[in-house]
Amino acid sequence: MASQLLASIGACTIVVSAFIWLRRSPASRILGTLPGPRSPSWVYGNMLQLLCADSYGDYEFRWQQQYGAVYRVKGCFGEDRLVVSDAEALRNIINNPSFGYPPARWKIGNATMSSDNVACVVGEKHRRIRADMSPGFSAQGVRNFLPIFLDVANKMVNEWEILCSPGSSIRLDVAKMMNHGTLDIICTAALGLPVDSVQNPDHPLARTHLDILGAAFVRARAGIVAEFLTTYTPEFMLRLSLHLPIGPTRALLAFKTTTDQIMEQKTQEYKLNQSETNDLLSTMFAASSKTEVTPAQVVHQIPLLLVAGQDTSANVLSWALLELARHLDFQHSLRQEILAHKRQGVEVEYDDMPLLNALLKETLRLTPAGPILERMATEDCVLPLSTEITTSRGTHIRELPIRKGQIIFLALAAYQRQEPLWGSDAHEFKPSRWLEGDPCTGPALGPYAKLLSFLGGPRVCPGWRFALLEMQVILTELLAKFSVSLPKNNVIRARLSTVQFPVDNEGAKGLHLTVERLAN
Ligand code: HEM
Repeated sequence: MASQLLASIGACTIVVSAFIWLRRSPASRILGTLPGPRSPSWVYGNMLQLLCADSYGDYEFRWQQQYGAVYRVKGCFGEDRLVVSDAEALRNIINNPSFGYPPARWKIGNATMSSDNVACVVGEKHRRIRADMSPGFSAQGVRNFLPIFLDVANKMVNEWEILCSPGSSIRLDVAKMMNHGTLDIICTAALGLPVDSVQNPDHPLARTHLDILGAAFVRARAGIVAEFLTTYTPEFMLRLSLHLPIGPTRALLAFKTTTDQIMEQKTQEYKLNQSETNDLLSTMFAASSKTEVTPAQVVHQIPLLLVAGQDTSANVLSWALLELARHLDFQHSLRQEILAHKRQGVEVEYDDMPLLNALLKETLRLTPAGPILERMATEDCVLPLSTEITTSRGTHIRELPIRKGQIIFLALAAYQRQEPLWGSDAHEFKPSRWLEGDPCTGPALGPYAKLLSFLGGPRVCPGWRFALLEMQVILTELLAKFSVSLPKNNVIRARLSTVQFPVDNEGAKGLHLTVERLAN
């Protein structure tokens, strides 16, 4: 009797499982048949290879060559995720509001910054805050910040001149100076808060800010699982966890306390009509009555502006200096271009400097600050593909059904290294490709140079013009006075935290270059 019962239960289980399996959505059925690497661990899936590789892209760029522009990887605890670098699919995702941030990202953003920051709001609220930012980030708006950019760049030059007499050289962590310079720029130009950390690296705001960059230093094993668990953690618990007595949360809490104080100070200045500065925040206050953004919402952008506007530019600058140190002939030609423009004695027209802009484009192509972003489908949908995929069943598909809740990695750096689009030398640093016409056979998906480094669509980086001008000015001022070269046996690798940054042979953060002050 018991064995008959067991047999019936077994048969029922098989029938029900078969029914569920047959009734799976087309998206789930196809997902399982997509190509992709074997997962080495149930706990981490492929996440350590993808996000914590010794050198960013070690696995990912190989997987793209092996499996194509859309493939499947395993997330934590057996979850299926997609990695996408197909142009049509990317275009669709970045322009389609059905793709938002995964819950973990919202929650972390809300808990550590503010719930009204532009990266964490959607729909009409997002559109209004973006409209409020746009005068300050327009071509003219950004041009108004030029005196600030020049002032900070000249202070950076002065600091290096103090360390190095004409004709001599010194080994320096140039990444540190890029961090201080870009922090001073974002604080002064965006927030109207002169910090001057280039000359005063121990300024409390600089210390707090650079501490959180240290806390986010490397995406570690624990961080990968913590991020996964965050999805299921209530927000109030995340806020409470900020008070845990451990290094990273201490740094986050100190950052939150400092930015709360700045928000309070800016609110008071606004109420008393005291702010006489011409910074981005002031342009946002001025536009807010038209855009229906409240003063509270304006100040809530402060923590995000500090985070999004500093680390990104600082690291792109570091990568550009590294490429110059590796390519001395190009550095020499670029210096000639810079000196020729400076000799003209009028305001430098940065967009008319082909080599400077080729350097920035090539650096942003190979080492974009955010090489891989995450999105989640908030409803079932279908992704068009520019290149056919062959599933493990031999079916060829041109459209990929996506189920609600699917997490997708937007592989921006891999997209910018696709050989069919960028040529067989796509992995090489070759700024000359930008001087010889259109270097990419693909579509322009982002705002700048067919690149996706600033993303595109409604969430395109609003600060892209700001970042470009800031980087043009800093490089022009530094390279007019100094040359950079690689110290012997110095292997630099890219690691990923919130952005990709350089580490040395021992895995320590920083970019040590030999800086030589040119003879007058
Ligand atoms: C080289 C420098 C920079 C790069 C490569 C860069 C790249 C990006 C990318 C890829 C995103 C989209 C992130 C996502 O949706 O997941 C983004 C968003 C953003 N960036 Fe930038 N960025 C840079 C500099 C700046 C600067 C200087 C500012 C401000 C002064 C800024 C402000 C922002 C803001 C506020 C967002 C959120 C936009 C939104 O969600 O609507 N960025 N940036």
